[in-house]
Amino acid sequence: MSDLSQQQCEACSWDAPRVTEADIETYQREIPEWQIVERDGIMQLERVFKFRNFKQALAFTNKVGEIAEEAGHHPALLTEWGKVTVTWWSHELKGLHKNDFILAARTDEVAQ
Ligand SMILES: C[C@H](O)[C@H](O)[C@H]1CNC2=NC(N)=NC(=O)C2=N1
Repeated sequence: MSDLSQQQCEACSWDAPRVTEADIETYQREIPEWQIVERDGIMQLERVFKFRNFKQALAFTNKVGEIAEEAGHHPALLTEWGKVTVTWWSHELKGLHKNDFILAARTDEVAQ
């Protein structure tokens, strides 16, 4: 279980601190399978999870939904036959917050 996944999410508002380059370097060591992508100028964390079929992909999707609801912080989820694309970013911040890295680490745990 990673340190990152055990940390508490903070209340995130439009003026919360974005992660720095140094933060990203540190956090990414714990979630090496996640890519940082930029869409419409917004930095996001993304990973594709593979499954044997749609039923397993959907079950995983629901588990991620549960951790999102518990944290009050939600990803974009694309659920397809055999794969789920999970994308985390902070909407109000229009960028990446530490919460996104914490929840990406928790997402890895529910995939196991
Ligand atoms: C009102 C509600 O709590 C807010 O809209 C929350 C919901 N979930 C959220 N999820 C993410 N990823 N970013 C947010 O800014 C966000 N805000």
